[in-house]
Amino acid sequence: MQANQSRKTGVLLVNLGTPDSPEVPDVRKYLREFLMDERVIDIPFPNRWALVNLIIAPFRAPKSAKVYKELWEERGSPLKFYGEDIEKMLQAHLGDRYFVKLAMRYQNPGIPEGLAAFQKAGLSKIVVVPFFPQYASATTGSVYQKVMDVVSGWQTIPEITFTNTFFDHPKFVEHFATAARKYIAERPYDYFLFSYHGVPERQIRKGDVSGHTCQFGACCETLRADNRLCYRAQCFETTRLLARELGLKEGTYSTAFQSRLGKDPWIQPYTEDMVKKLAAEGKKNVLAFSPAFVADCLETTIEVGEEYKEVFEANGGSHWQLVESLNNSPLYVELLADLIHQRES
Ligand SMILES: C=CC1=C(C)c2cc3[nH]c(cc4nc(cc5[nH]c(cc1n2)c(C)c5CCC(=O)O)C(CCC(=O)O)=C4C)c(C)c3C=C
Ligand SMILES: [Fe+2]
Ligand SMILES: [Fe+2]
Repeated sequence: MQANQSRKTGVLLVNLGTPDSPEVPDVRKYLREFLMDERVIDIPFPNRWALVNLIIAPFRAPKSAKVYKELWEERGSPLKFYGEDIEKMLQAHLGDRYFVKLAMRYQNPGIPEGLAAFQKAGLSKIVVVPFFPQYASATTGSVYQKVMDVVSGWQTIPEITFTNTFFDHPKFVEHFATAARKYIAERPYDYFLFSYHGVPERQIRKGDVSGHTCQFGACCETLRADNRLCYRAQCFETTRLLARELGLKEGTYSTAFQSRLGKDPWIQPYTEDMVKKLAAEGKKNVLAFSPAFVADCLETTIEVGEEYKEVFEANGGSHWQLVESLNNSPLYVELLADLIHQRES
């Protein structure tokens, strides 16, 4: 049994994480773990500790818990239950030469448990698959670091490979384009807004490793060798690929960034400003995309699907529709299998 098992490749699928329940103590625990990550709030430890424990966790947790209750379904948090579906579907797709496990960067099930299961099975190869289409230090970078931290304590470290981005994978583009066409067939849209999770500008600046000094402007509008690793440039590229696939005309679509936390500048334009501007310009029907997320979550369903819709309507817009994430689509399973096989060839 052990000999057969050890010939398998472990596949660790990792998403961001979500609270165990929408109750205040669990939401607080999640926010503490998430925001104490130095890749997420990259300020000196004492300042981060004070900000998270004295301000964000006490004051934000009750407000966030209310929103999580709205998001919660019978099966729990969509970010997690869609991950569980994908874990089963990918296991069936890849077959018994692979041992697929889902892990969350924060909360449960954790990365240490997933890796421990592979260690117990004596696996000699592991592929780690972060669920983030674009690379950010706060997401993919943090997953890489956590995996390396865990295995650094092992006597025998197996061969570990990491998949990276998939913002330009044809199946990723195909999913959002196919889902969007369904809505476009139902009514005419006069604008298409692509909203991505933001990050502080300083995190992009610190990540400039290939000679690209991001100016946070038009420099990100084309993807080149020098900016291929820039999160903002990767987001613009996702928009460009989707706009091309859908045949959108210049001037009818744009890229924006949501979820700013704190007062420091985050990458712009900010989605909320963009939504108000579109309404002020007289746009009536907007189709919104959230292509920085693979599963419905607080940031998509609530923030883009409900909060920005309210802002749009309050400022004169008439119809706002969010295009759903990959969730548990078979195409996502095929995409993941492609990423894994690429690492093995
Ligand atoms: C592209 C993915 C993400 C990046 C980059 C990211 C960066 C980032 N996020 C925060 C602060 C918060 N994020 C929150 C929720 C949240 N963030 C992501 C993804 C990215 N975050 C997801 C998928 C989710 C939703 C999880 C869910 O359970 O549905 C929250 C919590 C929101 C709330 O409580 O109201 C915070 C806070 C920072 C500071 C940051 C920095 C780079
Ligand atoms: Fe976030
Ligand atoms: Fe840039």
